[in-house]
Amino acid sequence: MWRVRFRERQEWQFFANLPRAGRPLAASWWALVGLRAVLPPVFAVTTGLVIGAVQGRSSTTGPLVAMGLVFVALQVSAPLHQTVSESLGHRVSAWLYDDLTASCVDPPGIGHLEDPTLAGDITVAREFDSGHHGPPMEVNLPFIATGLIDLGTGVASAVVLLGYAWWAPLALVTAWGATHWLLRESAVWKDRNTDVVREASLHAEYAFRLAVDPPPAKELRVFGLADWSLERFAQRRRQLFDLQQAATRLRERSLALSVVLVTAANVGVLAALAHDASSGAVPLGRAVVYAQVAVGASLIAFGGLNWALDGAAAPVAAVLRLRTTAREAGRLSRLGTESAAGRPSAEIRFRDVSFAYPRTDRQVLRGLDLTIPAGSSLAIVGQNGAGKTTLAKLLCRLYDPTGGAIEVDGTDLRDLDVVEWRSRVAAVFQDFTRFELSLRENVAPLGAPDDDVLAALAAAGADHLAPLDTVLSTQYAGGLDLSGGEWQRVALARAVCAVRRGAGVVLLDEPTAQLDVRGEAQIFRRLLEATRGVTTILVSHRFSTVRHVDRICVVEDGRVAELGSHAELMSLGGRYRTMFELQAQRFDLTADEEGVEYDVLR
Ligand SMILES: Nc1ncnc2c1ncn2[C@@H]1O[C@H](COP(=O)(O)OP(=O)(O)OP(=O)(O)O)[C@@H](O)[C@H]1O
Repeated sequence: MWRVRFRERQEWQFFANLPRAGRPLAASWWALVGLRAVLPPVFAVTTGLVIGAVQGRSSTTGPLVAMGLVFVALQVSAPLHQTVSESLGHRVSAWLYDDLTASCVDPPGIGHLEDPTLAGDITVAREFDSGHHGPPMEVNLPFIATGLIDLGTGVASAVVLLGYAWWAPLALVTAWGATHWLLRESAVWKDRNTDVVREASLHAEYAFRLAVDPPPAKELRVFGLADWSLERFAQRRRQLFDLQQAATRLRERSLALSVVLVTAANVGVLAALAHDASSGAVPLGRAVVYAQVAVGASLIAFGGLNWALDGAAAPVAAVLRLRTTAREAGRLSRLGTESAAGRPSAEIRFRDVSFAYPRTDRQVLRGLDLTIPAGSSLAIVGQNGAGKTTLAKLLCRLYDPTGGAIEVDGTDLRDLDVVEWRSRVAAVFQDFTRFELSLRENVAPLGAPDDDVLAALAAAGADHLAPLDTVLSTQYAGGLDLSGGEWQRVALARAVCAVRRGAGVVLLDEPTAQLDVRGEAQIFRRLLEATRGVTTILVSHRFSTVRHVDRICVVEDGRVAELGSHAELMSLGGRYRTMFELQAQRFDLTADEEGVEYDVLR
């Protein structure tokens, strides 16, 4: 039982995981801790030997040489250990980053990344590096080393003191050891894992990112938010410090009791030693050694080790904890094994699908039924928040439905191999990713022949943007940034390229929202051509594009309210027609010199 509890302690987890940063380095670090811990009492003993030799008029050469050697070892080992500690700290940070990154990317779902509690946990776990309320790992490890050396020196001194009397080290070790127990709460921030701390960390981190990341830089300046973000960052950090201080404040009673215990033990031992030395019961050389080690035993006291260890061990424990919690929150109900190759060949069917996001009560979808014939195109329209993007996420299996099922050719999507299924799907989400990579990698992140990349760029009207090797970010040498519409074309090219490489389903969530009207009409026509024969699902508020697809589905109250072709829904005279006409009132249909029709504002 106690073993389990001990292993669960964050300090144990910290030390047990140190070798992961590099076995030889961790072993050297421990060896130097041991060496530096015993050197001071050994030095005290050699001092005693020198005094004894002088007093006894025997040769002082041997004791002096020994003393010199110990002194040199003391001097050399300190800077060496500092370097080893820093380097170990860097490596520990590196594996913590690896672990944290793996915890975030390994789960097949995305629930863990959209969960507010876990988002806070991830920020707290990153404390080992961000150091918002404590030093980072490479600074903390030398502190921990010094603390351990002090503790070891204290114990070794107590062992030497056994030569004087058994009760002396017992009294000192008990008194100094009791300070750990009495003052412990002032070092350990027990309630660090609370909502308040999580929230303050999250806000501090966000305010920091607002200040340093390029995307918010425009609004920050235009809306005069620079001072606001700085103040917010400082205020949240202050709040974290205050929370830490309040939780780890020294309590007067514990402090007073520690002082009484320590004073009584030291006075007792030193007075007895002084008496024995003056009476001649203990020779001078030995008395000097015992006095030194009695003082040395004080290094056992509660101190820097406790503070540094808590600061380093808490984020390590948080990172280790996230392995489980993130895996659980990002879990899918099951990982299917059936092949997804060639699917869908007949249809995709949403059968009575319901869905609520984790930790929320609101049913975004409630008993939605929808069949999409393979190879056809379907547009999903509906008001903001109707659940259109959620449908797309479910189809990509980023979440599983909470009720009902999505079937592909009659097989539950949950039974299909998830990785294989995703390789069948190409998606451009509303908030698509702008990879800080080359244009080529943006179009084909996993690689593709240049012919495919160029053809995809041409289909998306993005073949003129830049040479394929250009990095799409001005933060890199020779890099280039694109306009919103140009980025959208690149994202569309990514989907087209995936289709050329074998994807059978294309999901386009507001794919043309940032394109100018002429570009939208042209690109959408080319896109439909490039994805002909592929099941295409388009989410859009732009009815000028929506009307070109085979069928349109209106989602309302978590269900399909209307389904049919543009002509069918117009003659139905329901929701779709109202929405279409509302938008059409504001536009005129125009054709350009190539005969491409597009809307212009009246
Ligand atoms: N990760 C999430 N956690 C909790 N609720 C969410 C999450 N994502 C979306 N929602 C909620 O689910 C509902 C549907 O969102 P969804 O993004 O699917 O709407 P949408 O129809 O695509 O809207 P829009 O037209 O504005 O893009 C909204 O009420 C939204 O607040």
